[in-house]
Amino acid sequence: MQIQPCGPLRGEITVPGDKSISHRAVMLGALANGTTHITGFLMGEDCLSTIDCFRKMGVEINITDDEVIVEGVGLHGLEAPSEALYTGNSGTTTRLLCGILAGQPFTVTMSGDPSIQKRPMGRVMKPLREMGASIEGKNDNFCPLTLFPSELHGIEYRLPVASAQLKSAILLAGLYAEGQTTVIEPAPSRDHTERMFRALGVEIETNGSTITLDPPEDLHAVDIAVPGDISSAAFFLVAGAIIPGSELTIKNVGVNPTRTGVLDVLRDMGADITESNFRDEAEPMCDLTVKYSKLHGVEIGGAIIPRLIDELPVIAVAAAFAEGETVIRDAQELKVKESNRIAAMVAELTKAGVDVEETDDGMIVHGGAKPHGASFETYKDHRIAMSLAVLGLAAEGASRIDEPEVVAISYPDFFNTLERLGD
Ligand SMILES: O=C(O)C1=C[C@@H](OP(=O)(O)O)[C@@H](O)[C@H](O)C1
Ligand SMILES: C=C(OP(=O)(O)O)C(=O)O
Repeated sequence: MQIQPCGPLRGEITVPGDKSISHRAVMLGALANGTTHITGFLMGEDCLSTIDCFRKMGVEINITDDEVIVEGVGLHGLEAPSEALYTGNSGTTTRLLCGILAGQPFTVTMSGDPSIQKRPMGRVMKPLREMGASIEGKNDNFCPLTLFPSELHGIEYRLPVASAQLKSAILLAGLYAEGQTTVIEPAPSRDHTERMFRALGVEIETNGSTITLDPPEDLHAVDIAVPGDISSAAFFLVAGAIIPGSELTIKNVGVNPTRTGVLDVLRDMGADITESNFRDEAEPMCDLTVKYSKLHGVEIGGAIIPRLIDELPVIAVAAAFAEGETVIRDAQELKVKESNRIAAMVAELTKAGVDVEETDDGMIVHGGAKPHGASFETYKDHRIAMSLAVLGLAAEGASRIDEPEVVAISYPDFFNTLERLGD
């Protein structure tokens, strides 16, 4: 696909529903008693993988024009699937399902695409085994994973990485465990699981970095309105911030504080982003307006990293347009996403003439010289593809993106929205 440099981005857009919340809405809806109506659900491939896995375990899930309707089977109502579960490209589906499957009275195998088969699963296998789960994985760390029936008991577990997927897998297994389950986070990661548990009547307490769950008798279905995904909004926030003359409003974006690191960093870089129409339901949301402004380099590291982990590729693009040096550190987790996102962004930014160095845990971007268009590789990674598209819009001369269809993982309409804005 060709990407041409574009003029100012102006107007109002919406972005698709939050991916993390959409996954959890299907999973908890399936385990609840009663019917869950989900509005704003992300019809991206990852969330469709989650739907597919639950359908294979006997859950009726209907998709209409504006809702996903999940007929809950209750905590103990899942059925043994007649074939292996396929989790596609989705780390969230794979790891959260591990937690749920660990507590089921049947044997089940799960695997995904070539990228998912390279992503570490030992991090969830270890605590689940401590809870009594019986799990086998390729080389004891990778998909395919097979889970065998076992009795679970609660544990107290200190997470070695700030990962919401790991935290959620343990808490989901905790639904099936005897006694309390406690996880201790090294830094706050997205808390959508905890919020949704509370909404469904589960007793779960957060005390600083410690989260404790009491196994419930059952979950009560509630309707779920999914806000727009701030990780998808981030592409337009950066595009608006770096393309001269832009003024763009993104409506109904989820601004859960565990997800808003990208707003903090872009503002630190000098971006003009304002929030309006704020409302707080189970998840807070608002409209975000970004105006072009001159950016400068910043240092990004420490506890903010889990609050912006998926936005770092597009933040690296903002850094290329910012005056001075941007240092990204403590971001080793980027190496085990859909691709090695540090290596991918360093290679592709370099193609665009950006002065960037890879480090052990991030990168250093020496920004300010206008990048030029190039022929970019996406590494079959949706976030890399969209980050490079944003780079292409603001660069000098045309760019090409290979395999642009990978955006369908989290944002099927991304290029249509871009095109509409360009009109
Ligand atoms: O829990 C979630 O929904 C997610 C957690 C993050 O992964 P980690 O838990 O591996 O950091 C994030 O990168 C992913 O896109 C979604
Ligand atoms: C890392 C991501 O997702 P997942 O881990 O669910 O594959 C992502 O969407 O950027």
